[in-house]
Amino acid sequence: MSALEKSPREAAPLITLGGVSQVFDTAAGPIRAVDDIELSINPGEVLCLVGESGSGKTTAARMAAGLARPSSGQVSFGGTDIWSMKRAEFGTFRRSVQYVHQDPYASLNPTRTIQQTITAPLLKHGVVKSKKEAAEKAVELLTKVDLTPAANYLPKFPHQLSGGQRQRVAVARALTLDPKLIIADESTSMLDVSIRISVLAMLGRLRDDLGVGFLFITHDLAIAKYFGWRGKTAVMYLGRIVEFGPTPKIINAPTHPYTRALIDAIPEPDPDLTKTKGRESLRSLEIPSLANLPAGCSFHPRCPQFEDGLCDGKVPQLVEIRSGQSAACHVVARDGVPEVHGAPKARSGGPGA
Ligand SMILES: Nc1ncnc2c1ncn2[C@@H]1O[C@H](COP(=O)(O)OP(=O)(O)OP(=O)(O)O)[C@@H](O)[C@H]1O
Repeated sequence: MSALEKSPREAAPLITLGGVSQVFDTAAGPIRAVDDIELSINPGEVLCLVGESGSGKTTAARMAAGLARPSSGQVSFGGTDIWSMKRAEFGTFRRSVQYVHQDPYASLNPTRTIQQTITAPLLKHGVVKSKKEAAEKAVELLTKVDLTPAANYLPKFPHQLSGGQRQRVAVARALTLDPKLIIADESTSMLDVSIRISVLAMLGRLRDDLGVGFLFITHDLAIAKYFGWRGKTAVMYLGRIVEFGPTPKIINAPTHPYTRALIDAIPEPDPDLTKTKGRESLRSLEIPSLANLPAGCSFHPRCPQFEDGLCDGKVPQLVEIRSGQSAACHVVARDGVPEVHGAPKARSGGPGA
């Protein structure tokens, strides 16, 4: 069984990305923004996708949402390839998977009031039977995202709201069609810290109360820790998944040198994260271009564990390093994790758990 396969007793995945790649033609030549990734999200599960800017998180998420077609590989919803679905089935899939963008200002129609923004999908898809019922449902949804009293917000336009309030409206709109999965793409990264925390807390409540699954995209492992503690985390680097596992293991006992470097880079004095810090310096801070990737492991020019002839040969595949935790690293697969990052530390919960 490969590292990412589920045992038969686990729930059938809601969404699966099977060997999915996305190639873009650019002025510098073709680039593989996402290269052969395997991911699955079970109903009600939180999967955090973490990596630096340009690692392919948004491209992967757009494919998971059916907003972009993979160059190769398969995206399945409930076991069916979404690109072989009939129109009606594809419509059901699109309603079940809602995307919340980083910048709600760009995704909310500036000419529509909040009431129009929320009621339009309700009426269009027949979730409600009348405008009156739609207005009642809009109040209910705004209340769910803590925009209260809702009546104050309904007549407003997006430009009359703060960034945090706009993001809450975007989440309320995502909830209109009772989704099974919300893809939150850096949804809090443009917000001030205190507002970010309150929006994250609201999303956490929805996660717990509604049982909706999340594909949660962030460049910040500290946020993945907060939001996805009871879920899983996949770490991406230059289009590939380099580490995957339960979030507490990724945070407390990272195995891939890149994950450890990400943890080292977190400026916050988080005691859990600090405990895991590797005190290894990268050989280079420069991220290679996707148009001209180094041979073998694309992290090798930066990796403190680089071995000549091993790391610059073949591309490493994800293999299980510890139970449920896999990494794509030749050295770790051969030698295990260096002493300083040894055994997982005992922990029972995280701040977002
Ligand atoms: N439509 C496109 N055409 C050409 N290149 C693209 C396109 N979309 C994304 N890319 C490139 O693909 C790579 C991955 O981009 P992507 O947005 O998926 O990364 P990301 O990890 O989400 O980064 P960020 O956090 O900055 O959005 C980048 O090099 C980006 O420039």
